[in-house]
Amino acid sequence: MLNLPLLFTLISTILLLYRYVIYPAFVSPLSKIPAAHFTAPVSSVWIRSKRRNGKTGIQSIFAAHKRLGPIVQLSPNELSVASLDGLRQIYTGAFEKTAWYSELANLGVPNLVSMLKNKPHSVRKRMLSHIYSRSYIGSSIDLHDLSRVLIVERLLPVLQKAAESAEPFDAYSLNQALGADFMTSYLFGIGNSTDFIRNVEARKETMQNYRTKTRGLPGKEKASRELDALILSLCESAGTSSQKALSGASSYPVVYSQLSARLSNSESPLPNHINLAVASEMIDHFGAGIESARITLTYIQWELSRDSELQAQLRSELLTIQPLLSLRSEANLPNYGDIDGLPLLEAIVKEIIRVYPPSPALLPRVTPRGGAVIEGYTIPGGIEVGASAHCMHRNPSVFPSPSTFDPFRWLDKDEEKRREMDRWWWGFGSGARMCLGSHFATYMLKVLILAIYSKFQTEIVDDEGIEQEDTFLAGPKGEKLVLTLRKVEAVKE
Ligand code: HEM
Repeated sequence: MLNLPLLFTLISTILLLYRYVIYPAFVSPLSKIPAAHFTAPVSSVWIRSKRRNGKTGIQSIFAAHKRLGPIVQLSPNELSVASLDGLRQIYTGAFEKTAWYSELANLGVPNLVSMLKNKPHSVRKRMLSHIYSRSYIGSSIDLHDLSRVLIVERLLPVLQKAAESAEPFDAYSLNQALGADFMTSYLFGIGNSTDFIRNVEARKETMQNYRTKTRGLPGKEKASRELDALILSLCESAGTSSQKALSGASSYPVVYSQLSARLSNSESPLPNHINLAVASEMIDHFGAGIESARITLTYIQWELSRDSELQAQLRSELLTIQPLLSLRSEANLPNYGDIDGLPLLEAIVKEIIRVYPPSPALLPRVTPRGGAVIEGYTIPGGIEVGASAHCMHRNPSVFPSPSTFDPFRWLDKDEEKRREMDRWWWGFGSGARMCLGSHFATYMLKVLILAIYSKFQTEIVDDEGIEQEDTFLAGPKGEKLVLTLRKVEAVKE
């Protein structure tokens, strides 16, 4: 006699086996793609184990690419790609961001980085791209003036004191302050900016909150509220005093004014008339400013402090720029066009971001409903795919000895070699979701390197834990870089 329950169990088992093992491992179009781990076609256990405790697993993903080529399967629904074809398909096509990005919204309101859908994103991006464009950054009088105040009136006296006392200081902590002060000055105007370069106690408190929030540590909610309150208060000041003058510098809140004007009449205003969407955006840019300097400037100082010859070569290039920086309060900064045109400086910034990309991990997207073809493989719709700066920047056929910091590779006489490296360099991402602040970050890093290295020599006192963390935003594990400063003989005042 037919045993119905047994038959039912048998059929169900066969169907489940087919659905979850046989189909993904042998039949699905994804089964043709090399698997980073033998379990990857049927389970996400392997990649999840690499991503425990906030890690990104990028080293294991890179190892898989080295073994298996430009496209690898990480789990039944996730692929990693490391090729120019991959970049072209994923980041200039119709692929949207994954739901993970929506966690980056602030105050419960989306901002540019957290928006998932391409349409609303492109409307918002158009509102901001002009004031972050290369030409605007290169010619903005506001940015020039606020940089003069930050460098001549705030930074150089602090550095001068450190050089005179010969006391070791934590460059990592000062760099966070520089990122915050530069960013808030551009967002809200110099008169409304933070002053963490000089006010060490306020810096420590805010950076502690920032660390607690971004690492999801206990007390995260309180830390987030305090950071939000800081930015909301700066929004309020910027809104009420958009033309304050400080030390003769323009105090125009460039980004705040632009976005407020473009978003007026839209979205629900706060009781004090600060638009939530504007505030959400400002909180994100504030964090990006801190990260740029916290990670990139720290690695630049570390590499330069390890190589006194490179430091001297860079200094001779910096000293060709006029006027030379001076501590006198009326001193001016050179034109950015001159600074931007320095080849070794450009090569150092590019090479630091190549070797120590601030966001080295996968930048995930979803294949569109109709699917896609990447590296010759057919990929169905709804699959998570991503490329990473870490893997793109470590292709040895494009970047020989890829882990070595060698700025001179960017000065190679062979133009085709340089072009090929440019195609693989992916520090700021690409396509419509490419970094909004790339020119601002480059500007800030270049003027800060000019300020520091044309006047001072840096030496390492303590660089323990300088290796990059395996986190989405990857700074030095030890969260410090202790240096000493020496004033450079040739430019004593
Ligand atoms: C060295 C410094 C920086 C690096 C290496 C960097 C890198 C990146 C990368 C790789 C992305 C793409 C993320 C993705 O596709 O998932 C991105 C996006 C973004 N970055 Fe940056 N960034 C830097 C500095 C800044 C600064 C200073 C700002 C301040 C405005 C900023 C604002 C943004 C925004 C708003 C986005 C989202 C853009 C969009 O979705 O359209 N970044 N950045």
